[in-house]
Amino acid sequence: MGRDRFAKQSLGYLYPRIKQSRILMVGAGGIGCELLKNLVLTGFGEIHIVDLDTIDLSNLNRQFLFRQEHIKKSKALVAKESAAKFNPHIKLEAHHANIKDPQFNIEWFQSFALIFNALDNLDARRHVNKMCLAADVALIESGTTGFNGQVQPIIKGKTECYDCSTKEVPKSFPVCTIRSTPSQPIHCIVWAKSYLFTELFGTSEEETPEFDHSEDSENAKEIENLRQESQALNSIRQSMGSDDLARKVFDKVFKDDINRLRSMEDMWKTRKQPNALDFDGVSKGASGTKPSVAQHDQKAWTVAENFTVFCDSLRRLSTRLQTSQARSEADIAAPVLIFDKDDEDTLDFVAASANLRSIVFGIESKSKFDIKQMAGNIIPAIATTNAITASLCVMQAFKVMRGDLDKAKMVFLERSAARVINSDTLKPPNPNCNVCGVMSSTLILDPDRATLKDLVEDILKTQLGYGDEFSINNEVGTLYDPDLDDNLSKKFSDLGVKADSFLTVIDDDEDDPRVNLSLAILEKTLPADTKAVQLPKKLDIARKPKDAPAPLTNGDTNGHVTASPVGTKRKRSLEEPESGLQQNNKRGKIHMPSKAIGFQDDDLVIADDSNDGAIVIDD
Ligand SMILES: Nc1ncnc2c1ncn2[C@@H]1O[C@H](COP(=O)(O)OP(=O)(O)OP(=O)(O)O)[C@@H](O)[C@H]1O
Ligand SMILES: [Zn+2]
Repeated sequence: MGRDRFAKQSLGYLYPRIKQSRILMVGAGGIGCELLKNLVLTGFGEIHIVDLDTIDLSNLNRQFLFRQEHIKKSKALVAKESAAKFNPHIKLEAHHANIKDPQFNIEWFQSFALIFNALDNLDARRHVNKMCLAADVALIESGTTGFNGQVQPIIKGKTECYDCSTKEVPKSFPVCTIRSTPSQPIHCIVWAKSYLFTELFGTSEEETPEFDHSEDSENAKEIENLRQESQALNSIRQSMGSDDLARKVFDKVFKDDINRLRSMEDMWKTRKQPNALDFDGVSKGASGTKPSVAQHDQKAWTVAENFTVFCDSLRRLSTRLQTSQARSEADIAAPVLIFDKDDEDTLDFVAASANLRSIVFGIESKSKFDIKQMAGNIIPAIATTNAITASLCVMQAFKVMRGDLDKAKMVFLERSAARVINSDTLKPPNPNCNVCGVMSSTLILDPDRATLKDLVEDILKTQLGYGDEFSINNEVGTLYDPDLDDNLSKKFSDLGVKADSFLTVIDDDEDDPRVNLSLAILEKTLPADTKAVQLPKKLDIARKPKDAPAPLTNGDTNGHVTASPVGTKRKRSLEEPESGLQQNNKRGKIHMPSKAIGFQDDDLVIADDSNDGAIVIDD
């Protein structure tokens, strides 16, 4: 019996197409391992896998393509090798790289019939979303958090894109709460992880997403004090490896800084004043305590135990930093340590420091186990959720490949609901989306000759009829607007505009502005007697809808998904207005052009093996 007998039976005419398809899977982690297994067993002809990471011990409980002996090896390569054994007829290609690398350009994205996202962060998801829109390739987006999962088919011009709706913003705290007035254990944990640890062992300029700077201007004086405090702490780094490092750090953060805070009387009118700790006093009390107490991770440690773990982990970390500094060559950047919940040294330090700070501020201490969960933002990843989500990805992919967009769904997996799997009709694009509510085109430019002026004058004003009020932007910032014309004579390369990057033209016409124009840069040497900047085809740019809701701003998130409540439509966040189009889209049939994915439309999937009867895939 052929290995593809059942796939043929259940997929019918789709099967030969699947067999010929070249597809891409981005991310080979929790969802990715399950998904790759499904894709290989389904019989997709050529599968490319991209993942930038290496395998960690903590991945093994659910990322079943990986084993103990694979730790530290590339996820993409090992996933390929393990999955290849399931079906030797499939061509698998692994890329141990970041999907944002320039080698993965629009042309490369265009070479796939379908793309699957199995990622864990917003930034990479947004990038793939944008590239798929530019390449006009369908994307199956997915994500899981604990028991919740979500699958979203995205087809340019037909459905919402990943950025059409706002994403949940992760918890962040005002700087002053973390640095001056903590009141909960999490404030002390964030302080230990994102401030103290980073100042001592990391790159102190690093911007941490856990800090909310929106209230900085109200507390300008205290922010300046805190800046000086950080600088002083940073200079203690010079004592790395010395015997009195623990005393120096301890005195600085648990005595001097606390005494400074205590002296700000206004701060404590409505709050409990903190109490500084004395190194010698605490040290005396801790004389009989052994560093092995760090292994007791289920109970909250005493002051003496926290002190002992603090000193011991500081010594371990400073030795590590010094060893890597000694090994690194002079001409490369100084090595740093990064907090990792699975790295005992970093976790011990953060746990003990956070608890000592809690003691100073009269806040409840936490066990190392609890701190690990809180510091690592851990929502346990559940293998079953990943497996079900990955299977839903493939089911949705079949519908997209068949052109059945009215049957394709946004699917939610949730534990609390009456039904474990709920679905929602795919919504049309949000006309105000900054990513897909735009006109897209390639912009061909000759890198040796093309200047910004060529784009502004020849293309935008002359060919496309733009008025004077518009701006040209890229990821870095604004290149041109009516008040910024210094760049006009510059070549694109001098402006840092690279091949395969994007420019966005925003029409600021007061009466009837055009939708944003997104231009993907294609560099090409053009004949000297032709224009140095060209559009590949004539563009007819639509005007912004007048009654459309206000533009959405997408907050920064970790990309985790929010599932819908029982039997209801997808949750909208408070700040997200309901799009007029969403209301119109009551199961309206959206016809999928076969062009978008390179397949023809058909309706039923019927097995062609008449001996064994037909199997119709349930919609
Ligand atoms: N820009 C990117 N390019 C390529 N791969 C990426 C990129 N960003 C994230 N990934 C990969 O996506 C995968 C997501 O998988 P998953 O959510 O299971 O995360 P994990 O790191 O394996 O697990 P955990 O975070 O729970 O320890 C990871 O393997 C990660 O390396
Ligand atoms: Zn969109």
